[in-house]
Amino acid sequence: MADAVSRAVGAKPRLFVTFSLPPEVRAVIADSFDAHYAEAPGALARPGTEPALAACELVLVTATDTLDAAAVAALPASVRAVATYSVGHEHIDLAAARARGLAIYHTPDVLSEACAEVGLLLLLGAARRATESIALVRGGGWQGWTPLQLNGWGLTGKRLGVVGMGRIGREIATRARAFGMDIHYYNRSRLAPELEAGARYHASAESLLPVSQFLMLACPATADTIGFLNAARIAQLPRGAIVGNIARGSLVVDEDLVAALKTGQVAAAGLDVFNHEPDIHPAYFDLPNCFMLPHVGSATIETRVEMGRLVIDSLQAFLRGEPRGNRLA
Ligand SMILES: NC(=O)c1ccc[n+]([C@@H]2O[C@H](COP(=O)([O-])OP(=O)(O)OC[C@H]3O[C@@H](n4cnc5c(N)ncnc54)[C@H](O)[C@@H]3O)[C@@H](O)[C@H]2O)c1
Ligand SMILES: O=C(O)[C@H](O)COP(=O)(O)O
Repeated sequence: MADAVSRAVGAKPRLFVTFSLPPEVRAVIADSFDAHYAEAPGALARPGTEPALAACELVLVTATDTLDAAAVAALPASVRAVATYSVGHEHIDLAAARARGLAIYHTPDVLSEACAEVGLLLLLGAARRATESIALVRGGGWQGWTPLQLNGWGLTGKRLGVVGMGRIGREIATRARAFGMDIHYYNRSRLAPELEAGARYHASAESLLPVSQFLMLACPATADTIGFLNAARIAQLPRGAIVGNIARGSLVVDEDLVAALKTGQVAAAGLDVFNHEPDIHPAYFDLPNCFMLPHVGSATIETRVEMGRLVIDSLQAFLRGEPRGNRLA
């Protein structure tokens, strides 16, 4: 374990923050920490950052900061704990962090409901042709109501297949049930009956996909799931399926989804996350049946404040030497 930076008695612990935070969170941070805000993407790797970082024992990052093995190794010896303002942690090499004795925290649970709301927004926006509707109204081309105008597909009575029935997947299932959907899921392992809440478990993606009139991706990006939604799996969906991705862009092979949106194998897609954000695959922009949001799953004021509270609590617990459930390494 690296030595802590020396701290005068009574001095606040020093925290390096790579991004801007809501004012409510900044205020709470100011009560307990002496914070340095870099407020720019890629701050950890930027030349000139080193002196400020080397003065800190705690670091707060987001999912847009890469902490792979090389970046972990490059952290100044002063840094003892990192909290990520995200639940997803594929940007952090946990094994490298453990090997270096670096504590890592993330923000589970507090964002599940906000993300589930966006999950339903993705399904509704795709199924009810929101991209075309918004363009029609805003473009001034709307000529008034007709029976044939922009008819989409209802959620009621349809089967929803959830890939990854974790915290967010279960909140999506709860809301989709309220829309009259029949929930099926594929997960690494079967849930306990009380968590399943009547959803039907499938032991493989190959079993889930053929019944999924709607499909929601809600699992983490891992070596097993990157590229999950490829041409072969899309072909297993019922023709005209509707696909949502609330999880990570890397779960989808963009060229394959674009091809399926063109042929109608996938009738519509709702995407909150993308490969290579913010550089979205250009073909999506030509597809009126693609409903896109700019990674806003957890973007409510309440949730962002709660995420802030959780990272602060976590770092304070670290300093007190207390165990916490949201510690990853
Ligand atoms: N769009 C957004 O703004 C946003 C916000 C928060 C989280 N996310 C993403 O959502 C993901 C899920 O978050 P969560 O809190 O629900 O996580 P979670 O760990 O509670 O749930 C993930 C579920 O996926 C399952 N899973 C993992 N690997 C699998 C595999 N190979 N096959 C099938 N199932 C698998 C796990 O068993 C678990 O039940 C995060 O990892 C993150 O990438 C996106
Ligand atoms: O929406 C968010 O807050 C960002 O994606 C942070 O990462 P997450 O998606 O894992 O929470």
